[in-house]
Amino acid sequence: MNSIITGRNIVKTFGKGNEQVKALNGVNVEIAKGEFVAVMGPSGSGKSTLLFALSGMDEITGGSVKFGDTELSKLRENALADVRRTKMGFVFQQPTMLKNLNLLDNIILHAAHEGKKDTAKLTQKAKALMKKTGITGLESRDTTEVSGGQLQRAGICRALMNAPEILFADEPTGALNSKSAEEIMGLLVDINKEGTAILLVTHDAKVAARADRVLFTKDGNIVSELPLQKFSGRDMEVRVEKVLAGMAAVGI
Ligand SMILES: Nc1ncnc2c1ncn2[C@@H]1O[C@H](COP(=O)(O)OP(=O)(O)OP(=O)(O)O)[C@@H](O)[C@H]1O
Repeated sequence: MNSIITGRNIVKTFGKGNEQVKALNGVNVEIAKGEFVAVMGPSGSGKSTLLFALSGMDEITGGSVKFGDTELSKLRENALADVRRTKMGFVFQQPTMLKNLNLLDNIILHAAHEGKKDTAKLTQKAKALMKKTGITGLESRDTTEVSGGQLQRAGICRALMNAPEILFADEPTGALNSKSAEEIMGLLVDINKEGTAILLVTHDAKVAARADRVLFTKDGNIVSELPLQKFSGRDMEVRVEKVLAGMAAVGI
């Protein structure tokens, strides 16, 4: 596999002594370049912790996470931040936006902070992304003057400003109604088709069914996986059924 992320024997513990929680308990995982992988599992099974570990957002307690050939734990803080900023994009359930800036400025904010001071170019890029995600015309709106779905589209634009190699998405549709969720998923599928790998945590079978592969977590480990590519020509319903069966098998 031509991997973008390789995790070996990842352990992550929180707390000390009697209070200690082993959130990840020896996880092995590989994500191929351009692959779309969904992660599902019961609440508290380690999904978000895994996403944070694989993206270098959180230090791991043991094991190894490689981005391509680069061992993330060996990088100094600045170098790690550089990898995260230039090669990874992040989308969360609720995009955190600055209230005193309009939507466009929120989208370009991080990129503008990275020394890329060519605001005209950044604005052009942001506008192209806004067009792609269907929020053209909302540039000067306040972040409180748009819908949840529009705000999430802006969050996706922001995550794509540096053309990342992989997008990490933690419950990106969790706060949206089913129509908006489907639209956002359509968008993520398009982004993936253009070559960006995606690692997406979700509780929603319909969302996970759009991935190439679903990983199921339980008690801090990946206990099964469901390849969905072979059903790519089939009805979405068939894929959703497969995901639901996988969920039932791990007790979700
Ligand atoms: N910062 C922390 N401090 C202590 N324990 C934590 C911390 N973050 C997570 N945990 C614990 O680690 C375990 C895994 O948490 P995690 O958030 O990864 O689960 P999850 O599968 O994403 O859950 P959910 O579906 O509810 O979001 C849980 O037992 C959780 O309580």
